[in-house]
Amino acid sequence: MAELLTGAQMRAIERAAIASGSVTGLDLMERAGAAVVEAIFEEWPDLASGDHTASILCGPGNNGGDGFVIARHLHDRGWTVTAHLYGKAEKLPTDARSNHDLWVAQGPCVPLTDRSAGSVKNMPDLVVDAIFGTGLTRPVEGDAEFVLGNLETVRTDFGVRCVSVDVPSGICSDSGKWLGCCPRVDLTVSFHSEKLAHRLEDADTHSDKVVVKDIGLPHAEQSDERAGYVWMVEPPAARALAKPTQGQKYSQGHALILSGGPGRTGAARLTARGALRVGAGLVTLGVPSKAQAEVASHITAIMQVPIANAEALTELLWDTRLNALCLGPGLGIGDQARGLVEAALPLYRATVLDADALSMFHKAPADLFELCHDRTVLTPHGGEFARLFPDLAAKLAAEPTEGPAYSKVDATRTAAQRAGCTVLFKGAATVMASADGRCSVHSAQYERAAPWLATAGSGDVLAGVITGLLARDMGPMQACEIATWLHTECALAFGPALVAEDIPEQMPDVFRALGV
Ligand SMILES: NC(=O)C1=CN([C@@H]2O[C@H](COP(=O)(O)OP(=O)(O)OC[C@H]3O[C@@H](n4cnc5c(N)ncnc54)[C@H](OP(=O)(O)O)[C@@H]3O)[C@@H](O)[C@H]2O)[C@@H](O)CC1
Ligand SMILES: [K+]
Repeated sequence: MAELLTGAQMRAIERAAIASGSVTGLDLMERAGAAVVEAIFEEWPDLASGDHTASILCGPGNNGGDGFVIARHLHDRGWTVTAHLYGKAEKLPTDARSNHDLWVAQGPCVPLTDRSAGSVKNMPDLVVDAIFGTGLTRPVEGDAEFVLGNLETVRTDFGVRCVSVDVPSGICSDSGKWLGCCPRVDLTVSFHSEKLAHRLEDADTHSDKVVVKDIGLPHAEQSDERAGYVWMVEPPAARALAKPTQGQKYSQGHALILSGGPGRTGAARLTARGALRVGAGLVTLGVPSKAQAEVASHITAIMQVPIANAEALTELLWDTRLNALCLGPGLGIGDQARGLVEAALPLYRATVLDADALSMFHKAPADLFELCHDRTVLTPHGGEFARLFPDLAAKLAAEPTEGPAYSKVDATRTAAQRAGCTVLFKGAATVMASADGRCSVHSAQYERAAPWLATAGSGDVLAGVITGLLARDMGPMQACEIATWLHTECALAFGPALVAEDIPEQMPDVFRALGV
């Protein structure tokens, strides 16, 4: 999987490469600037020939230094370029200063003002935002805020192409939060690896597209170098999902999904269908007696057993072939439901807790954390997360005043440590973390945006897909990573007008496309 870096991690990689003597900071800046120009021409081939005009907005740090390299390279291609500097040339860091000086020997550099992106009568073909990158430490103000806030108008009303260097300026590279302004550009060109900001929060509303360019820095190979990294969920390998040719149904596990009472069984049935479609050998619904007729009229391959109360559940789980559990969808939040959760967790099965099984602990989340273990997965959406971890949710919702700002990754990692289990925090960017610090992000953004997944029952299916993969003996993090990818992929494969029932039914096509 590819890593998603923080600004500090990126700086550490850069420092290590420079210290090794293999490259200088100036080399890296030259490569970065050249890479942005290359990406611009790849994105808009019509700009690759002919003479065009560009405004390059350069900030007070090395992001601005990249901007001066870009100015020089475009000028060398015959463009008419103006650099606009936010800050004082004397205060630029050494490499940025060198590139500033190279540029002013070739073309104009004027102070950045509110008109820097262009005047109504004099719009350039291209605006490059190189004001702030990974070094943004506080909210953007003044002329920089004004210009950046106006980029959307410059794009949409005047058709000017807008490109950000590394991250759209004003976006905190570690959290994706905006600090003082909310730029919108066509393209962001980043270096070496994506930064967390390219995936967290509403990343795809700030930039329509992100391109990562290699600048010759080494990627971490040793596991100790990779510790602390956040990983981006990628398509699963077919072999992870294939069933052994000699296997029988019991070799693929037996998932038990607990259902709510009459009139509330739909959620658990969706969960069960998700578990079955993803390949659990057997799936059984545990159903209160009064709801059995209702459930029986809806199921075929899925089985059901009566579960009247916690004692009945404990007794049933003497059968150790029932190796993965899911509690929560439609379960209710009363004492009876809570008794089931309290009975299930000490039996140390792989257990997904979703929906009601999370909300029922809102008054005393610590009671839940006491019971959780390393085979437990909590799958909160934003509201459920706030019920279980109100302090973390408040910190996450607070408007940031400095960078790096508190991120969804920070919140999920702390939540996983506190609960002592895997936490999957849902959203367009779903963040999952285990108590030992492993963390990954699944991004349903940009070309994988799946707005139709915001539909009743969609989360129930996701819980079922995770449970099915746990039944198939995957560890909690792998099950979460693969399930989130499959869930989104099913929605994309189905397309518009998706309802929750469609998600599991799309699984065969998605498996086939993966080569399973
Ligand atoms: N790492 C790598 O491998 C490579 C990095 N490269 C490039 O370097 C970029 C990172 O450079 P960087 O560290 O100099 O940070 P950057 O964002 O340019 O600005 C920092 C300056 O802004 C200032 N400042 C901050 N907030 C402010 C505010 N609100 N309003 C006003 N000022 C504010 C801040 O001031 P300070 O906080 O120190 O007071 C400081 O002076 C990276 O994104 C990439 O483009 C490439 O060249 C290739 C290899
Ligand atoms: K930028």
